[in-house]
Amino acid sequence: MILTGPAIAAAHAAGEITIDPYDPDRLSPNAYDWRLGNHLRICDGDLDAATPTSSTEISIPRTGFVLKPGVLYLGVTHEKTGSETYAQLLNGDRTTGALGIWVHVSAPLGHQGHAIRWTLEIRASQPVRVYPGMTFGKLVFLQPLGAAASYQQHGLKYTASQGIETSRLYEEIPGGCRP
Ligand SMILES: O=c1ccn([C@H]2C[C@H](O)[C@@H](COP(=O)(O)OP(=O)(O)OP(=O)(O)O)O2)c(=O)[nH]1
Repeated sequence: MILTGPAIAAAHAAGEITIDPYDPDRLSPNAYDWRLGNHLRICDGDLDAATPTSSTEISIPRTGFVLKPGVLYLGVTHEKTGSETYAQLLNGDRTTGALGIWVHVSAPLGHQGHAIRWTLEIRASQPVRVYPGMTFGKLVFLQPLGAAASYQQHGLKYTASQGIETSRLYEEIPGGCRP
């Protein structure tokens, strides 16, 4: 089941949902409108799943930054979000979609027990200027079914994630590079 905007507000007030910073004006009937953070990591070389990704970090100027097609940008949400009670799905929205922006490549799920500023895997269909703090998509909260579970208890790859994180798949690939 998906939480309504009023249910997200009530769960936030009860401490069951973290959205930091929180602005009630960003609630919609079934979602919270999240924003793009201030930094991007530009990954413009070839990538190798068995090797840590090299990237260049930039601050997005107030005047904006033009995303280009064919480049992978790792971004970060302005908000730290999470919940021990609810799972999350982070996506773009109709408005960023109409600008030809993908806010992640194929990774919408936020596990219960994982309160973070999300890493975004951003792509652009054509050159498009983006701005720090702009509304970038919708975050929904889902009522899980089944026994209690938490990302923290499983010690998974991104447990200590504090912001933009490159892929850690190299840790799992035999013979892959380990830093
Ligand atoms: O685009 C995304 C998708 C997910 N996450 C966070 C939230 C989620 O709780 C965590 C793990 O996501 P997922 O399960 O998709 O990652 P994985 O690659 O399977 O790693 P793990 O084995 O640690 O689950 O990473 C992001 O920051 N950005």
